[in-house]
Amino acid sequence: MQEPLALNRLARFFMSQAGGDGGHSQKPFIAFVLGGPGSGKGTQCTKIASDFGFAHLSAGDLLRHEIASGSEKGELILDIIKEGRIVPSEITVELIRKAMEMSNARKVLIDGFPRCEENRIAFERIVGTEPDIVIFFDCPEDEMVKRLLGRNQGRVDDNIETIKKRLKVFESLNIPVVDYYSLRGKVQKVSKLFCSAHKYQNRTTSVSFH
Ligand SMILES: Nc1ncnc2c1ncn2[C@@H]1O[C@H](COP(=O)(O)OP(=O)(O)O)[C@@H](O)[C@H]1O
Ligand SMILES: O=c1ccn([C@@H]2O[C@H](COP(=O)(O)OP(=O)(O)O)[C@@H](O)[C@H]2O)c(=O)[nH]1
Ligand SMILES: [Mg+2]
Repeated sequence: MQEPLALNRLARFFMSQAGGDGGHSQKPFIAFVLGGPGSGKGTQCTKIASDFGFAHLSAGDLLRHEIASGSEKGELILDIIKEGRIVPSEITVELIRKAMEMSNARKVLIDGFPRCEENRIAFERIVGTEPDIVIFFDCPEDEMVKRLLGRNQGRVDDNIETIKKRLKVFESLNIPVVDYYSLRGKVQKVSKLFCSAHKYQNRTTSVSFH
């Protein structure tokens, strides 16, 4: 794992790595954004997208749209999300692949995916590429629980029983994905200091990630 980056350093990293338009290659610049439930992935992705011109594709939002569509697949997804389990890779990868195609963006944030090694392998096989970087929000568990219980978005999985299951799934299945990309030198960790509500609210140095 590389040294934890402060968020303003991460901002500079983004500008230098992704360039103005994601470069000239055929393939878009891809950042996977990982972290436990409630670590702040969605919040920070919204800011990164608007500050640095990334498309923000949230795997969880894509799955919730599928539920809202009333499809048969949506019913299966709802049952899985209620239990904090992971939706079959082929469903999620297909939703992400389509969303990437539709957005046609040169720089893409994929928020909350891959959730497990099987997800990662399916993405790399079906989309045919690896991420350029992986941002990992390393947030203390008690802070994540507090935030999830206060999120107030009416989500079926923001209750203490499901939160406990999601945290277990995160530790056992998602951390191995972070470890895999760490070994490949792709992980930029945002340390728990910068995930904490206190620092977050009092930090004045960052221009973009506040
Ligand atoms: N740094 C922070 N300090 C305090 N609260 C935060 C912070 N980042 C996000 N939140 C709040 O915590 C909750 C979870 O954040 P969210 O971005 O949805 O996390 P994730 O997508 O990782 O589950 C939301 O209610 C959000 O407003
Ligand atoms: O690639 C993914 C992303 C999400 N989910 C499911 O959708 C839920 C909510 O995911 P989201 O990323 O929205 O939750 P967050 O971590 O942001 O709270 C997860 O607990 C999983 O059940 C999944 O199965 N695969
Ligand atoms: Mg989220």
